Amino acid sequence: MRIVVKVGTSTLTYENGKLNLEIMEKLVRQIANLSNRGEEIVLVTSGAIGAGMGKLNLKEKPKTIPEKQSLAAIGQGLLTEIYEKFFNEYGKITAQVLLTKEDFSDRKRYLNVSYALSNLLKWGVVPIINENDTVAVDEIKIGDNDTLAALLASLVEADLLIILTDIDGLYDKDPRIYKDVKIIEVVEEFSDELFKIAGNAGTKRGTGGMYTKIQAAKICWNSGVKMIIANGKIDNVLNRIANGEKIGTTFLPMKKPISSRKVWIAFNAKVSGRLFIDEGAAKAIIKHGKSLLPSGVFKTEGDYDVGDCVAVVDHQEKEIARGLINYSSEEVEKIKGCKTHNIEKILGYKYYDEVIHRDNLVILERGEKYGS
Ligand SMILES: Nc1ncnc2c1ncn2[C@@H]1O[C@H](COP(=O)(O)OP(=O)(O)O)[C@@H](O)[C@H]1O
Ligand SMILES: N[C@@H](CCC(=O)OP(=O)(O)O)C(=O)O
Repeated sequence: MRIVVKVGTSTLTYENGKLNLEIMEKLVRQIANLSNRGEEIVLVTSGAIGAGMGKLNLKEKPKTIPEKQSLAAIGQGLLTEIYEKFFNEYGKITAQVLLTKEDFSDRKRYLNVSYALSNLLKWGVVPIINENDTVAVDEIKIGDNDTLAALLASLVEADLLIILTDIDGLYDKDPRIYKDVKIIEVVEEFSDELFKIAGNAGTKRGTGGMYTKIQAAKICWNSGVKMIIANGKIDNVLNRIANGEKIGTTFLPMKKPISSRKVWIAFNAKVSGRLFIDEGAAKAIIKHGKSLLPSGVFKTEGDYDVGDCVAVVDHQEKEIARGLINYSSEEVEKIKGCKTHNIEKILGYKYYDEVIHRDNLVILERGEKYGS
């Protein structure tokens, strides 16, 4: 099995921000053990900013970006050093890989990351991955390691993503607000409704809370990767999950996952603009699997070129699909709402009948609203 394990700051650090060495050592021991028995493990670890805070004895996460960047630079070194020390004790070689959003959105870089990781896994090395927080700001930032871990799980075609956090799994309501909460043991069909029950981070040290874990589940569901959210403090949690024990919340993958190229379009490519489409067009692409024609587009937003990735939104501004577009934003502005046979009359040329061909279109919303 190829398993991506993600460990959050709330699990890795104490409330005072210092690293919880006991937990780190236990997790390393389990990962080394799983690697010894032949599983391929990629570790995605948070905690750089947390460890930086601990080192400087800061009680609160600073608000400014340069301060957070600096803390990540201080903490990442410490984090790597400690992981390496523990993995060395169990005879495992580690490799540090720090990534930004551009390593996923640029197709060449994406493939390069994938080649490097495959090779490290082939050599039996444990890649230890985090976002490169010191350089990743605003547009080039993924922003949370749940999403980063899911993108990686999809990139390395993992069988399983285990997200270790400070709570037993996904509850049907935010447990900090409600008392009568129940744990959800299995999610068989992913639905955007799950976002409604997901609250934000549990501690001042965490980022994104359950919301980003649901985002991760959406990527995994589409990519054919099983995902489990479990409490990192449970004894022997990784070995037990790998042995098939049911712990935490399991998100099963889609039965017919989308191709890796479409996963890249849907979740990795940079979105350069938005196309607003009417209800008829939404139904045609979602229910009938059709390409998107100019007649269904009533508004365009953003500055994009041929081949760029755009978000397709319905009349209620809900994003329902993403795709690689056949015309530039200037051209779409002119041909929106027109019949295919008029494209040439309007532009003086015609590249394609479709604005987005269905082979380059990924449906993200399969709501009942559109009959699917
Ligand atoms: N529906 C929910 N079920 C479980 N936990 C939730 C839910 N909504 C919000 N949370 C919060 O999400 C927190 C976990 O996310 P976070 O603090 O970001 O941890 P990590 O650092 O592990 O990513 C939990 O401690 C919990 O307080
Ligand atoms: N990359 C950041 C962590 C970002 C993050 O998603 O944190 P968490 O919610 O604790 O998994 C760091 O190393 O501090």
